[in-house]
Order: sequence, then C-alpha cells, then structure tokens
Amino acid sequence: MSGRTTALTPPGDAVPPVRHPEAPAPGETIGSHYEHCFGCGGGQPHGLHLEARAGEGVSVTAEFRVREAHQGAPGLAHGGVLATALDETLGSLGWLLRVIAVTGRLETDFVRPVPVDTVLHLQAEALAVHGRKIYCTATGRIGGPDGPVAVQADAVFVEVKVDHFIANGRKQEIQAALADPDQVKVARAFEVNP
Ligand SMILES: CCCCCCCCCCCCCC(=O)SCCNC(=O)CCNC(=O)[C@H](O)C(C)(C)COP(=O)(O)OP(=O)(O)OC[C@H]1O[C@@H](n2cnc3c(N)ncnc32)[C@H](O)[C@@H]1OP(=O)(O)O
Repeated sequence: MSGRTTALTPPGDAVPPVRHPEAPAPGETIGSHYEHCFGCGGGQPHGLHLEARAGEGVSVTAEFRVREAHQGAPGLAHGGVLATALDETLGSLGWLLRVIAVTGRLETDFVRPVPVDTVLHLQAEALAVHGRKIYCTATGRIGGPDGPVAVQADAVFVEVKVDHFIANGRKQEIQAALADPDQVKVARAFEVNP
C-alpha cells in the first residue's frame, strides 16, 4: 500500500475505466507506439525494449531484463530506469482505453534493489477515469510474476490529442513520424487523425 497523495486519489465522481471493444485481447502483445521510444522502441540500443501484453479488464503485463547499460550503483539498476519501466508499462494502458495519454504525475516507491540481469515482472492497471485523467497503478516484481515487489508506482496520466506531439516535438522527428505509414497506423489505432 502506497501513501497516495491527493493528486493521485481519484475524486468521488471518477468512473471505472472502460476497456475499448477493439482493445487487444487478453494475452495479445501490444506493439511499440514509436520505434525510437526509450521504453518500447526497437530502435534504441540501450532502451528497455518492453513488450507489453494485454491483461484482463484495463491491465497489462510486461517484462524487462536489467542490462549493464541500466546501472546506477555497481551491479544495480538505476532508479530512474526502473521508474521508466513502470511509466512505460502504465503508458501502454492507453492501448486498451484507445486514448493517447501522457504521464502527468508518477510517484514511485523503490522497495528492493534490483541487480543487473534481473527480470522485472511488470503489471499495470487503470483504476479510475475522471475527465481526461486516468488514475493508474503499477508494480515491478522480481523472482517471478508472483515474487516480491521491488518497485511500485501510482500515477495520473492525462489524455491528449495527437496535436500535443505535433506542437511540442522537435520538427524533424515529427515530420519523419507523420511520413511513416507504420506510425500513422499507430495513431489511427488510437482513433486519432494525424
Ligand atoms: C503520433 C502519435 C503516436 C502515439 C503516441 C503515444 C504516446 C504515449 C507515450 C507513452 C510514453 C510513456 C509515458 C510518458 O513518458 S509521457 C512523457 C512525460 N510526460 C509529459 O511529457 C507530459 C508533460 N505535461 C504536459 O504536457 C501537460 O502538463 C499535461 C498534458 C499533462 C496537462 O496539461 P493540459 O494543459 O493538457 O491539461 P490541464 O492542465 O488543463 O489538466 C487537465 C487535467 O489534468 C490534471 N493534471 C494535469 N497535470 C497533472 C498532474 N501533474 N498531476 C495530477 N493531475 C494533473 C489537471 O488538474 C486537470 O484536471 P481537472 O482540473 O480537469 O480535474
């Protein structure tokens, strides 16, 4: 149980998250949203290469093997990298809700050190929705999917439109993304019109 701050507590009139009828089926792999994403992209040599799978309801699972490039202290995962793994797993919940959402707040508890070569078993779940806000939570366990919790996060993601990226991203990557049919397909999967 985390000490959730007010900003992470859904208001009384928040509603349960609704799985989109065309969401990937439970067990189905959720693709990368962007080839160069540090969390899920295949084009990042030192990235986390997370491959999330849809779970029941609005939940996902993923695994991340900590590699040498992810160290903070000798032989141990950097905390920021572990927070990134939680953030990325939480971000993939958008595929089940069919919304694009970015992290507004991410509060992380680091419970156990995570050595290099450990597989972190991640699980994330949307808890409630209030307007554009998605309240969600994630755990990273070691030693197996039912092993002890090493890291845990509570978060608020905020729904945005594709214009959020077009307006704020560096022009060269935005232009390349919009010219890439695979990227446009991803945007369409979120039912947005690039
Ligand atoms: C081409 C596309 C491909 C697909 C791409 C998929 C991308 C997926 C990427 C996934 C990668 C992994 C994930 C990543 O790494 S995502 C990358 C890290 N995150 C960001 O870069 C986000 C930066 N922040 C912003 O852009 C803005 O601040 C946002 C968009 C978040 C809000 O600014 P905006 O002006 O739009 O909205 P608003 O201010 O009217 O607020 C609206 C509501 O939200 C509430 N609120 C706001 N902030 C917070 C907060 N901190 N805690 C709690 N609540 C917060 C606010 O109170 C209000 O509630 P209410 O008053 O209505 O009740």
